[in-house]
Amino acid sequence: MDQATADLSYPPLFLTPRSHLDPTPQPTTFQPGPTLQVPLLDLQRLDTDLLFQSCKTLGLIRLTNHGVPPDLSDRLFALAKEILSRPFESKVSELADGAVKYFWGTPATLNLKEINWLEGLHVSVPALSSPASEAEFGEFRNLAIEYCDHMARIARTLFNTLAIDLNLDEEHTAAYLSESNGMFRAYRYPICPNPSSYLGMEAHTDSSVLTILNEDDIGGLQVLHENAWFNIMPVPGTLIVNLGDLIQVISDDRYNSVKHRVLASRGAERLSLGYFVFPQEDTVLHSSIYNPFTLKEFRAQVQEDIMKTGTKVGLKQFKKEKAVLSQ
Ligand SMILES: O=C(O)CCC(=O)C(=O)O
Ligand SMILES: [Fe+2]
Repeated sequence: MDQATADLSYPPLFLTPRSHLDPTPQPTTFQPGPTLQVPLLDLQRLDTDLLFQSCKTLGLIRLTNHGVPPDLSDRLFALAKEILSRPFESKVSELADGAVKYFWGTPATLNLKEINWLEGLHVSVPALSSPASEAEFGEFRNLAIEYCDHMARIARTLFNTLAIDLNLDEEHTAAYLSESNGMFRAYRYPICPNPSSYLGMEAHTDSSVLTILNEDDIGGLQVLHENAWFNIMPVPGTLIVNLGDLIQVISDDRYNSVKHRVLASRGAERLSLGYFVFPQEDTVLHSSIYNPFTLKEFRAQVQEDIMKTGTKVGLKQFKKEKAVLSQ
């Protein structure tokens, strides 16, 4: 019996032979591509030219000297792994409607058409901070709050610097990034018996302003750059920051909300932690390329598109007509 078959913590579908899964499988066969060196930035001494340039060309940076205690990351990874290693049925029943929600097969609340070979814990930071969640999640809650405080600090530091390049005034610099509206996820990418037929997470752009990723040493993250997929190799102790759709809007498309995906794990499970930061739900985003919209409207559109098409359509839906016609 192989490891995947033996693991009672896996969603049952992830243990089923491929022939039982999907009557009309998509013939997605991809090979791991070449590797991309992500520009490395020291958060304590930000090279602003490199930062601005990377946001335009790649939409991705790697951070070192970010001030997150290694021990905090380690403990959070270990606890997320422990929780996700519990029996599938208990994850489903015990993490259904509290501040920490279990999901599998699709990243959290999105009902995608294709099975994504992943599972995880989804946490909205405001819910986590409510006193009601205290007793429920104990240690995980405390670690996640501490970790998200660091993520919020990093996001704010970066955004305040980017605001210079984006010519944002003080009011918009404050309003376009709301640290209190963060979202945190711990992902486990289970071993996939047929990794050339599935993705750990399908190709997408993030709906955030900024996303901060922390991964273990397994690898599998890829980004689309100049129409080709590149591997992003894990570098211990660093964080990856990718730009989301909303900063692309704020920047009038000068910045790139980078398309990325995660390969299905072959020999070993992969764990990662993702932190996503947004404006408040009702803050109106202005841009010369997109019609004004709020995060609430953007999310509603994403959900509607997924219902209709099975996948996220994203920013295209908000482009001003003129901009679409002139392309
Ligand atoms: O697990 C990863 O490295 C990427 C996760 C991701 O792209 C996301 O959560 O949007
Ligand atoms: Fe993502």
